[in-house]
Amino acid sequence: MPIKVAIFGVGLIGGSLALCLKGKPGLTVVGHSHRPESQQKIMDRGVVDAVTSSMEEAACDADFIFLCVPVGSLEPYLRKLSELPLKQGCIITDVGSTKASVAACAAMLSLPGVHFIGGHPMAGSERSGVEAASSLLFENAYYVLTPSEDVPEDSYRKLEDLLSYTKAQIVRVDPVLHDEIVGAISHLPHIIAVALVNQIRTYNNTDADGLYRLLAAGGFRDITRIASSDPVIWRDILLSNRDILLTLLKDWNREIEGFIHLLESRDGEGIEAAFATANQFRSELPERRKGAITSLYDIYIDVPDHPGIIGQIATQLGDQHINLSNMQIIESREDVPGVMRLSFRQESEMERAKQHLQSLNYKVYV
Ligand SMILES: NC(=O)C1=CN([C@@H]2O[C@H](COP(=O)(O)OP(=O)(O)OC[C@H]3O[C@@H](n4cnc5c(N)ncnc54)[C@H](O)[C@@H]3O)[C@@H](O)[C@H]2O)C=CC1
Ligand SMILES: O=C(O)C(=O)Cc1ccc(O)cc1
Repeated sequence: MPIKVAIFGVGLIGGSLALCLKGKPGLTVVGHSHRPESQQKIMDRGVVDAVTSSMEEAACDADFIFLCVPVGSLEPYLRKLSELPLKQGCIITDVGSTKASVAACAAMLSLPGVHFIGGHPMAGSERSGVEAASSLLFENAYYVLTPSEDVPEDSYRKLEDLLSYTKAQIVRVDPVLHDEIVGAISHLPHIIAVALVNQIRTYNNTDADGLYRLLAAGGFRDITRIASSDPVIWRDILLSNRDILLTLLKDWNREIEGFIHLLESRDGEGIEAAFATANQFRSELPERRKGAITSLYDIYIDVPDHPGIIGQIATQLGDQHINLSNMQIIESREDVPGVMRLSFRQESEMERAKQHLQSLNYKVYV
């Protein structure tokens, strides 16, 4: 009998998990879509072996059930599953960005012979939908699991074994501690990015004839990438982690008040100390690229600044089927050679681009 994996919500994360598992020996991957009109799109993308909009059909004989829906939908899905005759030994897991509320819900439900193990692959992007799914998304990323004490070790190991196909590194964490840490390093930065973009948007609209938007190209755009994340996904994450985020935001206010005070009192030494302390702690962060917020892989090339150069390079990479995430010319004036930055989501694509551009005699810097 093949091992059946059911994936509820075949979007960015569900689709990426499906791509990691589909075609592996002895595995069948079935997708569940709550919108029947999405089924064709999911099949066309080839991420699952079969797709259905019937919960029973997807879940009833599954060995593993992955809930890959927005955080606010996890509890309704868990409740519905608890009313179905699931296979004995079935493991239900989820990929939600918060872990305490779903763990509490699972603990309240009666799931005889079935085990719930919360999960959170700490990799993703600001994009959403099955169109953005990739089999490489979780490679070298951390994948948090939050089993309660009554989950048998054997069930935990089975899930860990299955997840080895993602090539992620599994880390076991308490659900509340998870929400505190991920609140600080992922949810708070998303709020700050959105608030910052909206602040600049207001100035742009009222004051300067669109100049803010023009000059915010480049670095500002990069550091606020996560402000383009899906509104529904993030509404659910923030509401689910509300209490922790309220504490974090109060701490954030205190940090900002500190800067207001430094400026009001013209405290140059204090400003230097703030930058030096941040620099020191930041230099101790691991170099590893895949953390709670995904970094892009960048290369730089020298380019003559002539019209059409961006299109030319994009075409040269496109011809090789190399997916470019972003490109930007830095510090260039007319008729002066510039430096172009090319960003990729995968290290392998960056390497291929580097080799191809070198073969076309571009000078490439990593
Ligand atoms: N986006 C990211 O980078 C990451 C997201 N997550 C978590 O993964 C889960 C899925 O997120 P994504 O794959 O990014 O989202 P997505 O929007 O790409 O996919 C969500 C899927 O759930 C389905 N769905 C089912 N019931 C729904 C409902 N009531 N409302 C809306 N959609 C419904 C959608 O049709 C879609 O296929 C979320 O719980 C999120 O917190 C975890 C790690 C990273
Ligand atoms: O866009 C990014 O870099 C992200 O921050 C992706 C992300 C979103 C939600 C998560 O729970 C984990 C990772």
